Amino acid sequence: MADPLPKALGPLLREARARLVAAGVDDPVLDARLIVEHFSGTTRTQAIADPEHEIDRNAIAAIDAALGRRAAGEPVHRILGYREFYGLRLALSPETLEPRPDTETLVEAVLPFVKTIAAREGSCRILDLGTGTGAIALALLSAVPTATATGVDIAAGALATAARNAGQTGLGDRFATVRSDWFEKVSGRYHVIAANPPYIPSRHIGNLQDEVRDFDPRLALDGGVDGLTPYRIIAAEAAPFLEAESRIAVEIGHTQRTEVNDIFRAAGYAAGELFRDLGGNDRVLVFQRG
Ligand SMILES: C[S@@+](CC[C@H](N)C(=O)[O-])C[C@H]1O[C@@H](n2cnc3c(N)ncnc32)[C@H](O)[C@@H]1O
Repeated sequence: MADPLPKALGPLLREARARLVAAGVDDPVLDARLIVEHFSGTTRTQAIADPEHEIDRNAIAAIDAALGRRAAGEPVHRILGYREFYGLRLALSPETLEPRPDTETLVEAVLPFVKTIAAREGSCRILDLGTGTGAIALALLSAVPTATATGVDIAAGALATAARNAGQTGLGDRFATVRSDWFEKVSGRYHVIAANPPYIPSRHIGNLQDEVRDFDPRLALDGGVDGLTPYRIIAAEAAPFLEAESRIAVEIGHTQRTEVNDIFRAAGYAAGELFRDLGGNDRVLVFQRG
C-alpha cells in the first residue's frame, strides 16, 4: 500500500509524480500535474507561488484514486473525463474515441475551403461522418461562426456526448446529430464531408498499444478486414450529398495513402491533396470531384 499523499500542493505533486514514475507511466510529470490540478482545482502558477497551499481531504482522496487508475494503465484523459482538441475542452465517454492531435491536421486542411464558402455563400454546411466527441465538426464551427454542421455516428452514446460538447462549447445552435450507419439516414447536401473513420485492419486491433486497445471503443478503431471498408462506403455513396462545389476530407492511417487515393479515384474523384501531421506522416486526403 502506498504512503498517504501529502496535503501541501508542492509535496503532493512530487509524490504523485513518484508514484507514476514507479508504475512506469510514459509521461509521469505531465500526467501527475494534470491529475493534481484537475481534482484539486489548482493551477501550475499556484503550485509555484504557494507550494504549501493545503488541499482538502476529498480532493486528496480523488487524486489518490486517479493515480491508482493511471498506474494501472488507464489513459490520463479518460480519468479526467475530457481532452482538449483545437482549443476546445471535449468531454469523453466510453463510446467516444479520445480525439488525437493528429486529427487537427484534417481541421486545418479543410478550414480554408470552409472559410471561402462561408464568405461567399453566407454559410457552409459540414457533414462529420463518425463524429465521436464532435471534435472535427465543433473545431470547424468554432473557427467559422457562420458554418453549420451535422455529426453522424452509429453509436448513440457518442452522439449524446457530441451534443453535450456542442452545448458546452457554445456551438449547440449550429450543430445537429443524426444516428446513422454512414449515409443511411443522412439527408441534404453539404459543402464539406469530413471523416476520421475507423481505419485499423481488424486483425491488427490486438496489437495496438494497451491504452488504445483497452480504452478506445472498438467501433471507433476497426476498419474491417483491410482497414479500408469505411473509405469504400464513403467514396461510393457521398455524391448525392455533395454540393456542386465541395470537398471530402478524410483522415487516413499513415500507410494508406495509395489505397485510399485509388478508392476515391475509382469513384470519380480527382487525386486527393495530401496533408501530413506534425510527425511528418501522411494523415489527411482532401478530394473533389474530377
Ligand atoms: C476514429 S473515430 C473518430 C471520432 C472523431 N471524429 C475524432 O476524430 O476524434 C470513428 C467514429 O466512427 C464511428 N463509426 C463507426 N462505424 C460507423 C458507421 N457504420 N456509421 C457511422 N459512424 C460509425 C465510431 O462510433 C467513431 O465515433
